[in-house]
Amino acid sequence: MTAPDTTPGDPGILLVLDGWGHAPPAADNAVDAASTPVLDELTGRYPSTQADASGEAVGLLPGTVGNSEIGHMVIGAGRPLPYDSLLVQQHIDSGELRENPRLVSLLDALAVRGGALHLVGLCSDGQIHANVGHLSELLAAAAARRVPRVWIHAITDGRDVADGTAETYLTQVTELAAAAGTGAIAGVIGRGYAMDKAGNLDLTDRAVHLVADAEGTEANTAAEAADASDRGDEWVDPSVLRDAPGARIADGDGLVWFNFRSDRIQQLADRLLEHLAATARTVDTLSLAQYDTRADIPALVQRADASGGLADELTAAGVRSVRIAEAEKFEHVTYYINGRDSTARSVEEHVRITGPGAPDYKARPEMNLDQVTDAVLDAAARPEVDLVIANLANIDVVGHTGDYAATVKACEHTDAAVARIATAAAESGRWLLLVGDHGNAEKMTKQAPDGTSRPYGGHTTHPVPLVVVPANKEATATLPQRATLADVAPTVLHLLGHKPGSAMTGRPLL
Ligand SMILES: O=C(O)[C@@H](CO)OP(=O)(O)O
Ligand SMILES: [Mn+2]
Ligand SMILES: [Mn+2]
Repeated sequence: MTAPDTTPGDPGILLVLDGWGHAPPAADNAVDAASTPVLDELTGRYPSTQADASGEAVGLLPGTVGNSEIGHMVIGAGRPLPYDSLLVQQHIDSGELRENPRLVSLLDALAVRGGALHLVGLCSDGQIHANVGHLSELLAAAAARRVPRVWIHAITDGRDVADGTAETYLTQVTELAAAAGTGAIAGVIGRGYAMDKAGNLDLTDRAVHLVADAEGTEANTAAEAADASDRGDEWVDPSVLRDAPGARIADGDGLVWFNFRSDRIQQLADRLLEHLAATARTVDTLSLAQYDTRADIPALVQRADASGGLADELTAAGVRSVRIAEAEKFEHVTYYINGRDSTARSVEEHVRITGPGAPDYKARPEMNLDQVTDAVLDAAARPEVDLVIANLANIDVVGHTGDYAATVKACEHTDAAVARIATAAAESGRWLLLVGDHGNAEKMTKQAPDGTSRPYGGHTTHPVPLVVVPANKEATATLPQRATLADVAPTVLHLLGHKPGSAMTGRPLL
């Protein structure tokens, strides 16, 4: 590493390109296939490296794909944070989960009063929102405590794993239940309904009525229900199984949510609990990890402390930041990057860009990027703003459609936005740090459990590009060959003229 020749103490722009991963050229690499002259030039001409954004480097289990929540949390924290999926697994491995006093007391109470246990969650091993292995542990605990009936309300995935795999995972759930000696699938529904996070309550209510009231299309088997979807695994219609009579939630039953990530399950959790209360059903409820619900749902595994990150350092130093993203990624640049802390901070402004409703991302790979870019330019033009933090969502959000051609276009729109932002940075004397939060679009196929290669819109374990365009355009510093997302906050603080926070273990890269 040569001596840095940037002058610390300049205002800047931190731009997170969501889902921007790095992989060698390949037939399924949409990032490489896209024409991105500006990103290519910035990466080639200015200090750049690759940052680890998956597995242990960010606080996930080894080999686990990155995700937006842990990605933005580590970008903000400046240190890896043991993520909820890792903490849950540790509690399982140590036997603590099965002996958790909250779980034991719920299961024992159900055994005494003859109530049923309802387990609700995403059934795949995508490890972004849930892991079906965690369900297995809950089933074993219920069997050990002799809960008389256990119903599994299965949410199908097709987003964190290849589409078309729901049947395989539902079969696995049935096998896990058989191995545990308890549990049967009561109903099946796609995550598009059950895990809406955009406030589309008509979608959520389909899931509420399936889980609470056993209302849905009748199917003979879970596999038949999944197979009937003509919109893929994400949109399996609410289906009740014929051999699951009495699977509705009754007064005195128990309910355990087994997603470990909150953002896409909390809307359903709140809505379902409100519906149960409105229909005079008292149901003891627990969640595997902590949720950001309106209702206070006791969690089996507590979150790691994420304080002492960028937001705390910026607040202490009186550094003014503007946070900008479109709705899909708004909490990422506010709540997640601030360490899942929703404290209002007077030195922060939040700009949430919304566009036309019911977006079809394949047809509109540009999303609302123009408005996001306009907002970044507005903020960059204000001298009192020290730091602009923005998320460009397209590469990830369009990547999730699994549509290669649309994802190539999303990368190209992103390149055009970066061009405008880089020009504005230069004009306003700002440095510009570009980084991905996890991989996605650089790998658009995946091997399914049956061995076939399928279109894949999910995340990857690849590193992400990290580029620093210094405020001084002639700077020639080189970055270490490899970095991690934990280095982003110390580097941002350094560029702003501040020391890394004492809780940060990442290092300034120049
Ligand atoms: O859309 C989501 O919920 C996940 C994928 O399941 O993506 P991200 O981590 O980028 O939010
Ligand atoms: Mn992301
Ligand atoms: Mn994503």
